[in-house]
Amino acid sequence: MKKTTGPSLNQLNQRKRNSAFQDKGARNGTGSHNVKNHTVLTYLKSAVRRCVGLFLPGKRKTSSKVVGNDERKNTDKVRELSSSTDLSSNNSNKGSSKSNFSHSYASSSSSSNQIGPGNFSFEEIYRATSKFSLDNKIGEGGFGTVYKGKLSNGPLVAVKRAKKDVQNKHLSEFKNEIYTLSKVEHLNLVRLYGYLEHGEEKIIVVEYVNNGTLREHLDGTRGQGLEIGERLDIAIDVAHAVTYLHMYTDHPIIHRDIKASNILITDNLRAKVADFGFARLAAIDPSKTHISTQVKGTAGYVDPDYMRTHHLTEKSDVYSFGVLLVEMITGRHPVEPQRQLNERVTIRWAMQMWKQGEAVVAMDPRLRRNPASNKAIEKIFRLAYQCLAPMRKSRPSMKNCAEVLWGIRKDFRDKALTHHSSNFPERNARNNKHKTLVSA
Ligand SMILES: Nc1ncnc2c1ncn2[C@@H]1O[C@H](COP(=O)(O)OP(=O)(O)OP(=O)(O)O)[C@@H](O)[C@H]1O
Repeated sequence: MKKTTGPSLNQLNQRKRNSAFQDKGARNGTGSHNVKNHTVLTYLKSAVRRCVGLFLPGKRKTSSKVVGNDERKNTDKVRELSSSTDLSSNNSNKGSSKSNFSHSYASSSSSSNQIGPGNFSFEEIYRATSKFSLDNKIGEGGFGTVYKGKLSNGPLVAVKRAKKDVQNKHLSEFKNEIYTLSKVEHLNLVRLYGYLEHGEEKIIVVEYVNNGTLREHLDGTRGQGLEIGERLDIAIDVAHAVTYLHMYTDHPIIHRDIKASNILITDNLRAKVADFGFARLAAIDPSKTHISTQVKGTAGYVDPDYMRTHHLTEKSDVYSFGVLLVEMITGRHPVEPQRQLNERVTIRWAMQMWKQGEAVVAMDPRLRRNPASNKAIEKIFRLAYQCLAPMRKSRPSMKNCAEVLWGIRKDFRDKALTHHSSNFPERNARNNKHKTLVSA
């Protein structure tokens, strides 16, 4: 079990100083802006202006291009890189059929393939997913179908292939978002390797995470069920990841769609947060879970203050995190339409239980009840209550949430140890004897 889940504040500050974004901001005279009042939209608009040279649809006669970590390494040379990642200039895409990728693949040579994160061709992805075979399909979301793939000399990847209706709107904005997001690196964030266009195909390539989503673990369709200590670790990982996004540059990156199905779980039951910054794109999909007005997000998780004001801040993520905490304690989905009326909206029901001093009633029936976990649950509810404050200014920061959760985890471990010792005196005596022998 890993102990260190995120960078220290110093490291964060160092990264902030080093970030290419800030370099560019400095060049543009925007690096020192106080952006507390900026919305992500403002930020994106300025990003579009800054990066406009990178992606000018229609200016280049290309059918395939990559946006990813290559640019990250050479932000001062974005224009050169833009053309160097234009794979059509020296590969097969010349003459390929735009509407039939299997034809284009067949007619392609792969002479220009440069394997590695952020620099891959459509052919490489096509091969990596065994021609987008059903055997490699791992999921379906608002953006499109997700496939597992293995780059020939690179890592396992998840390949997100856009549905047709994600093709047009907001594309230049999206590309700029991708450009920014591909620079973000944190242990608890799913790494974005890059973005690829090939004819009508739009493909996002991200780090593959092996052990399903948090939602699947809570539903019991994956794994052995999560203990309270494991849930606390996951909540802390998420809090670290989102704190990092919020503090990444002077312009915070707001996740916009924190939910249990966007938390991916590793083999050792730690969390990696996926899909940061994508909510706008996914919201193009008219699926029921998305609100297709100006307000983006997933039903049940969206900050009411944001819905009212359309003003997006980091505190909207804090609200969604509050919903997530309740989801993790109760095991329930945010909205459960089949339940009786007073239990349908989980946060409302669970918070009411907690206020009445009956937090244990709202606790996931699969969690073991004992003094240590009951106490931890109560404290998590208290934090969730603060995150769910109707007015954003009353909510804690994400960094503060992480600190509170650390404290809860520490107390839980201490109490669990005492409880364990007093319930198993013989085993405890045996362990102590063993310790004495070892130290002797
Ligand atoms: N990086 C990844 N590694 C492994 N599996 C993934 C990865 N990303 C997505 N998946 C799988 O694909 C499914 C669909 O993911 P996707 O992000 O497209 O949609 P979603 O987050 O479930 O829903 P929505 O798009 O509505 O927010 C996930 O539920 C998960 O099972």
